[in-house]
Amino acid sequence: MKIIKLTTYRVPPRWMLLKIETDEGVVGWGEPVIEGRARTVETAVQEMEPYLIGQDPARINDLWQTMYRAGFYRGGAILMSAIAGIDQALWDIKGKVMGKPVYELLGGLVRDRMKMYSWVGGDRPSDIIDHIRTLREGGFDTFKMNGTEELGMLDTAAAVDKAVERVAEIRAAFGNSIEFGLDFHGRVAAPMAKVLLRELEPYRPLFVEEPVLAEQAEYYPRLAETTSIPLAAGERMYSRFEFKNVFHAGGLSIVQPDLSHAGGITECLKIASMAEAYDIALAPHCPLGPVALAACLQVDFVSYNAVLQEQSMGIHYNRGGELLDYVLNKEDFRITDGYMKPLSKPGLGVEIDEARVIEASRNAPDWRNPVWRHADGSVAEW
Ligand SMILES: O=C(O)[C@H](O)[C@@H](O)[C@@H](O)[C@H](O)CO
Ligand SMILES: [Mg+2]
Repeated sequence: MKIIKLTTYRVPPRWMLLKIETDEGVVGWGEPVIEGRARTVETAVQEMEPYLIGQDPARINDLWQTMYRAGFYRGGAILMSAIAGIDQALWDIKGKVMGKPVYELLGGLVRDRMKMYSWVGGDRPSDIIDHIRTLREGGFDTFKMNGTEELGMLDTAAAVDKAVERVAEIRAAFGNSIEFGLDFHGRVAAPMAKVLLRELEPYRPLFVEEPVLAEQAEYYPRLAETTSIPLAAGERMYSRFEFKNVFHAGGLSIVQPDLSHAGGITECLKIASMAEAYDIALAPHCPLGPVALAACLQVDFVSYNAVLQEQSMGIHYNRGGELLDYVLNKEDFRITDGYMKPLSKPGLGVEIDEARVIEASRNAPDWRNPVWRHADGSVAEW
């Protein structure tokens, strides 16, 4: 079997799907994308084509290493997202050829169902209580929200209190009948992270995500010494070589690689195994589309340390497109009592509605995250 064609489809709300065709008619789908940089990743995928056309899609490891090493320069959000989507599609092809879901090719199920969580609130978390109530009726009991608005490198007690009060309201409304993670989203600089963590301690969030920016990872062990709140990160780290340094330095309790940013299934399986050796839990990041989620779930169901899975149904980013819009086997993505079952159809387990994808790609928006500014006019971390 040989790879004969790669086609990318940028689709609403902000995703990109990749179709890899073979000379024997087997097709694989991937989701190579960086939110807000879809066109850049699209070009990176196109630049990877010479390594792939005419090659045997079964040789995923060799193709992965070639895409990673042959161009001399390596790593980073764009190249690793391009490799990620291609890798996903190659695993999809392999599973379809062998008539098995990817998790069967990786040693079979380690669990029978996977715990899912849902975003609540938006960029500026508000009306969270009602949103949680609604989602609880749908079976969720675990949530994630932005932990704060934009925050200055040194900010006021009032700003800290505003963030903490929201969390206090949630605990007052729901007690410990729910769990929630707080995503600092990189908005909190090192001087404020310790302050905010201390004030949040009494409310026992399930985790705090990206407590500081990924480029400040050396603070993870220092912050972990000051709090019992589990610290989580990973969506802005792109290879096992980056994760290696963070695991070795310590401080992370939960690692959140993104299956569409960190090299795909092949790379994230290695990251998951490395994390397990350090007793670090796995909670793949996935605010993206159905192929990205399917790839996450294939890794979750073979990774002992997988504890939570993000999914984007109802997320505040999904304007103009929802997770299941491009999926034919929607029923397989049902979340019951906050859990998903394994996707057991061959390959990644997602059947793409290609006609819908092609139609939606005709006028895909170029999504961009907003540019926030502090009161003094300087750019703020969004
Ligand atoms: O945890 C999450 O889902 C992420 O922080 C998410 O909010 C961002 O990755 C966003 O998709 C960037 O455009
Ligand atoms: Mg996040």
